[in-house]
Amino acid sequence: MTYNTAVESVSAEGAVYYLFGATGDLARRKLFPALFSLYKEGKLSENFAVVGLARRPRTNEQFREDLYESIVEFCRYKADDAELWSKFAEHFVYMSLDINDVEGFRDLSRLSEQLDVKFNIPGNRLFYLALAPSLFGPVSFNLRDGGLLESNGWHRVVIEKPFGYDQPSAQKLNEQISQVFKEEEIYRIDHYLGKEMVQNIQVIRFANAFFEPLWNNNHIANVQITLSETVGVEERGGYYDKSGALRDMGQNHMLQMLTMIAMEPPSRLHGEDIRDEKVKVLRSLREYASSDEVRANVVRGQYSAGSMRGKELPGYREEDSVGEDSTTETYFAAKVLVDNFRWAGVPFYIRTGKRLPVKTTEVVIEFKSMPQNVLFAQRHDLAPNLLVIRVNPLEGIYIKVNAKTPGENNSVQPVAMEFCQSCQIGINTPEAYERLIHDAARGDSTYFTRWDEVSQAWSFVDKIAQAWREDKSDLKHYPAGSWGPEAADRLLAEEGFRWWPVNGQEEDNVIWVSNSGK
Ligand SMILES: NC(=O)C1=CN([C@@H]2O[C@H](COP(=O)(O)OP(=O)(O)OC[C@H]3O[C@@H](n4cnc5c(N)ncnc54)[C@H](OP(=O)(O)O)[C@@H]3O)[C@@H](O)[C@H]2O)C=CC1
Ligand SMILES: O=C1O[C@H](COP(=O)(O)O)[C@@H](O)[C@H](O)[C@H]1O
Repeated sequence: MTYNTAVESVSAEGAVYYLFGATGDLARRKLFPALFSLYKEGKLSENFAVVGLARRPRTNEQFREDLYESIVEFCRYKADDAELWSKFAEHFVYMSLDINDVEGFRDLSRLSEQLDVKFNIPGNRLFYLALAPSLFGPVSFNLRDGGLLESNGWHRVVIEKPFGYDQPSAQKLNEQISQVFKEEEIYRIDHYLGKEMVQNIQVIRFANAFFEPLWNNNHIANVQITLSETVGVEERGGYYDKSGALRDMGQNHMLQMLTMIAMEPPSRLHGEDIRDEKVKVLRSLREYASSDEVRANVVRGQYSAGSMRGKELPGYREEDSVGEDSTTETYFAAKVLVDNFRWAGVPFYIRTGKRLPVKTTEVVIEFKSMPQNVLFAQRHDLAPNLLVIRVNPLEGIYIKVNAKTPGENNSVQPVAMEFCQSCQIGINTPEAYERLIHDAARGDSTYFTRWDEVSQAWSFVDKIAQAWREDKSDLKHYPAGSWGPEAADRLLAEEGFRWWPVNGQEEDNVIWVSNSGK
């Protein structure tokens, strides 16, 4: 099988972008703003067209108004240059289409030929499926049967998550899509892979002589990955109640981040080499062998009524479109082991939840403590060294080291030295969706998930889901605004560890040295 590898040109080749789900939430909040940012930065050539597709009727003018409103509300660039705006907007057209109507796809094919001529596009087609997963198969078949894949250029399909509900359903979905598209034409989105600091993990690891030699079980005590959210399920209760935190965040974003931390250096910085290394990590995850093992290593919770910053909040079961006796988890924490030479015995603690006190994504690497025969260790309880990778909302890294307290003999003081990348004036990092759309348009699938990764991640997660189905008695309730069930603290305490504070909520005695002015 041949795969695409990184393409270095900055501006994407001319193409028609088909935005299925153009009237939906994702398009409004993420995809339209991403396209505008790419245009502003000259990363879309002038030879492009975007066709918005959904069932509800819209004129081109109405569609462009929706586009404008979305950009005003969500884009990191302002749409205040009228001339640039009108040049951008004229590339957008709307067509009302039901995914199940193959005739509509034939009309779409004819429209595409006109757009090719109008914008001088060489037949390249990028299909973005911002749709419910049940439509991924039907849309693929109708793209083929409606003649959309007969043009001369390349054809790529970008598929939103969730890719399946478990391994068998993901497999079935993949078989359907694979009847139409080759693996190298399929771009499965995991938007965390498009985040600046997730991509930076490789650079931090492989470009720094003082990290990589220590990056193993001789020196690392544990790894902690936190993806905490303050929001509840918002308007997505219908979807979320069937999914839960494990499938919504665990199977994809959390395991992908874990692979970036744990993978071996790739032989080349090519997409396939990187994905080969990531899938090896997923294959090395120790699957829980029994329901008892799941209960001992995985904690699940659901938020109940509580408050945050003085605001009263409803419990999960009171949210719209959620069952009143729902047992869906809105939180989970797990101890995960990677059974390979590098990581044997090092626990990876992962946790995610909704309605937690802060919105943050952080990775903490905790290094092993110094040997006890060192002078300072005899007299003081030395804090371990930490490397913290901040993904969101602040982007950057800090290291926590021990230093002598100035002016005092034999007194040790923790010092945190931070490089806050997002605090630097002039740095306005691209949104994840911007990078990923640009990558797909350039044919670079490095930061998209390959089928073997998706399948392997489902196998790991399915073991947990199965144990949870059999016995729901371990579901813990936590008040909205708290850090989740206490059982998650015990997961670490059993091994003498604790969750480190996230999002700068550091202990009082730490001296900060930071470019953020903290
Ligand atoms: N929203 C988010 O933050 C995120 C979403 N995702 C994923 O992205 C996908 C889209 O999510 P989201 O935008 O929130 O969903 P929405 O429910 O907001 O939008 C769904 C879109 O699909 C269209 N649609 C539904 N049925 C049909 C049909 N039969 N034919 C044509 N179009 C149809 C709807 O338009 P109409 O009703 O007019 O037909 C609408 O534009 C999902 O897979 C979701 O899991 C992933 C990560 C985050
Ligand atoms: O994929 C998803 O991610 C979001 C969180 O994304 P972030 O970029 O804001 O951290 C989450 O809210 C949503 O439930 C999930 O589907």
